[in-house]
Amino acid sequence: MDTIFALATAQGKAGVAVIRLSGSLSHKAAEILTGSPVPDRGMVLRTLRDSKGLRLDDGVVLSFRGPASFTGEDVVEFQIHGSLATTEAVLRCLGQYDGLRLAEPGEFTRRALENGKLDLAQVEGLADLIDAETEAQRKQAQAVLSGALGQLAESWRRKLIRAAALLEAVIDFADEEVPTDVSPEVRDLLTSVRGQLQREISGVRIAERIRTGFEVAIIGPPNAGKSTLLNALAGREAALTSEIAGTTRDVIEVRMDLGGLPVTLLDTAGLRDTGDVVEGMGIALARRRAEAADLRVFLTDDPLATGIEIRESDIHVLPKADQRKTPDGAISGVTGQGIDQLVDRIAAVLKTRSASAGIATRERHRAAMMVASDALMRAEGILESGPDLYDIASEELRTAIRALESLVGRIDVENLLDEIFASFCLGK
Ligand SMILES: Nc1nc2c(ncn2[C@@H]2O[C@H](COP(=O)(O)OP(=O)(O)OP(=O)(O)O)[C@@H](O)[C@H]2O)c(=O)[nH]1
Ligand SMILES: [K+]
Ligand SMILES: [Mg+2]
Repeated sequence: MDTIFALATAQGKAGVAVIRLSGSLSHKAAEILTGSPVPDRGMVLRTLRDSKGLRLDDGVVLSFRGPASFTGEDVVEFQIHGSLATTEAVLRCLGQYDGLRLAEPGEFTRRALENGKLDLAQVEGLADLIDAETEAQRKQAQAVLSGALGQLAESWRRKLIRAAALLEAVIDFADEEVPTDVSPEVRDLLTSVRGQLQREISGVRIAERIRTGFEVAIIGPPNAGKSTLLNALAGREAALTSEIAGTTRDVIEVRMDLGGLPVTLLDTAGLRDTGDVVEGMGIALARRRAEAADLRVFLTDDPLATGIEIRESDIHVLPKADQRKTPDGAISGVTGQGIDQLVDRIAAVLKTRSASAGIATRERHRAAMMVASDALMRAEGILESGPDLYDIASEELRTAIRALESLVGRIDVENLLDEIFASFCLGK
């Protein structure tokens, strides 16, 4: 397999840049580049030179021997000065060595997966961690990266393998007297796994929101001050405002960190009846986006008049607090009145919802868990019909086990059969 290399830090100007190599030629390449052998593992300060002996940079060389490395292969990292010219020069020089090539996107992680350093869910967790912008995203990604989902799937899998082994034993004794009725234990195992699956399945939607962001739509009649509010929340002039009703037409999106949660705020067209075709298009769009949003902030004296169905967790605030005799429950994007409280309310609603997130974070996870859960439900039904149909129930268990294995990218059926036979003795 080729030895690969790439800039591991972001492109651009920085104090330090890291160039990483992975593969059997890593240490050799470091030796050529620095003029003397580098240790198997450890850290040395060296001068890097090109093929003509001209100095490229001074840098720290970190070395790892596989399998104790990120990719599981031999790995070397150069910490050099983080200028475009320096990193380019070193990358160019590495590209001239036979057997070395520039890594494709994600190729280091791919090798880590292939070498069993990370499971598929951990790879997803790593991708999320690199994308994380808020505290909630960081924590969630860390949980997935730590392998929590893989461990949970493994605990389910063990229980199902135990259940399958119990059924297999009965099937094998088919012509003889079966010593014990295994169905209560099998049923307990299936019910317990299915309950936990259901809990994780129901948490995926929220976990996905934490990953990709909650949508919070600001809605109300024209001139309520929606765009002014958006700008106040964003801390910049993201949307045009004016005293002319019908200023906003397109949906304006602003991403922000609200109490550690990622939120996309939506400013929308003022809702009213209009003869203006383009404004009408804006209003239709506003309604659609408000329907789909996770949370709506009604900025209006009369939420019912918007024609949008109010949900329990929606927030209602009155416009233009500064122009009211009794500003209770009102906000003002102009004076800032009530804005902090509004932010707190939005954050509180989203935090409460976030609490139901589990450790499965993606549609892929949900789909695999659904397959497993459905198969278990069918198996439970089949069990009721007695030992004659245990082979069919056992087949459903295999379907569930395979689905759980796909969660972490391990779908080796041979291995599953080995384990079934290994636990065949039923503790006798
Ligand atoms: N006094 C006062 N004026 C406000 C407040 N918020 C907005 N305005 C003014 O009200 C007018 C309308 O504000 P916008 O933010 O454009 O209102 P909008 O709800 O986005 O209006 P459309 O986009 O047309 O639906 C502007 O002249 C703002 O300066 C407020 O809290 N107090
Ligand atoms: K306006
Ligand atoms: Mg507006």
